[in-house]
Amino acid sequence: MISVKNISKRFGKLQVLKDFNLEFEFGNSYALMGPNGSGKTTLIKTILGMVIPDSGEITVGGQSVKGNVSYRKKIGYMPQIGHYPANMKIGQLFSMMKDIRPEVDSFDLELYESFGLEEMKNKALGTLSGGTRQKVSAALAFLFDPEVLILDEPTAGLDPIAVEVLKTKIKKERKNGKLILITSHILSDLEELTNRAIYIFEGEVFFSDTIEELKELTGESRFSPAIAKLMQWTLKKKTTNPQLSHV
Ligand SMILES: Nc1ncnc2c1ncn2[C@@H]1O[C@H](COP(=O)(O)OP(=O)(O)OP(=O)(O)O)[C@@H](O)[C@H]1O
Repeated sequence: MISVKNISKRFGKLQVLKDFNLEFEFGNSYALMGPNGSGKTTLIKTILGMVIPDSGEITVGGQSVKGNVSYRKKIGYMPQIGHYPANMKIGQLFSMMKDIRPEVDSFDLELYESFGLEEMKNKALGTLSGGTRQKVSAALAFLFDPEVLILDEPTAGLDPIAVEVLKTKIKKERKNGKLILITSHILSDLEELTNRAIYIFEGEVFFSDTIEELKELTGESRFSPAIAKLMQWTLKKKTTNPQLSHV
């Protein structure tokens, strides 16, 4: 389980995260939503230890992440934009990653193979198309069969076949009991892949509960209109709505 307790983060004058409290449990898949610049990636990066919060505490499996890097082995991360050494070849990157974790003896190469990366192993990373780079990022996130998967805009830039391959893999891993956190602006993907919704707005957690609860609260039977209603509420600044007391 990942626990985010009273996390705040400011960049200069901009308060990006205000006193965030969230719990992420295994076997669940979380849709992390909010407008551009609302702090989704910043939240992810604080969980990964790539951004240090100003206050609060994050624990992974009960252990504080502060001053502890070993917990990151439990997490597979697919960044919004992967940056790789331009002259390195795809095959070399995967060999290097495997060498970094000599204690791991079985790797999950399902995406590597389904995406045809083996056939492209001699291509330099600097020459890849945006979609192929995304495939590399996805295959790396799943490589060590991590307990937790954090996927930042995972389907962006992928062709329709690759999108289906990745979605099938995400669903399979959730069934295997993994904890999955996905940010995306593609609501149909989130509806298909997740069972819990987190909506953040202007640095605050506006909603965090099951998708069923979201539908009930908004009076909408479908996911997209339910999210649209949440967005309308945020725009009217209805953050004090008593119905949202569980936020
Ligand atoms: N290292 C940084 N230094 C200064 N400001 C930053 C930094 N990282 C993020 N920000 C700012 O924090 C805010 C939140 O950014 P973040 O990337 O977390 O948003 P997001 O919700 O992921 O957006 P998007 O939907 O566009 O991906 C933005 O205003 C961004 O410019």
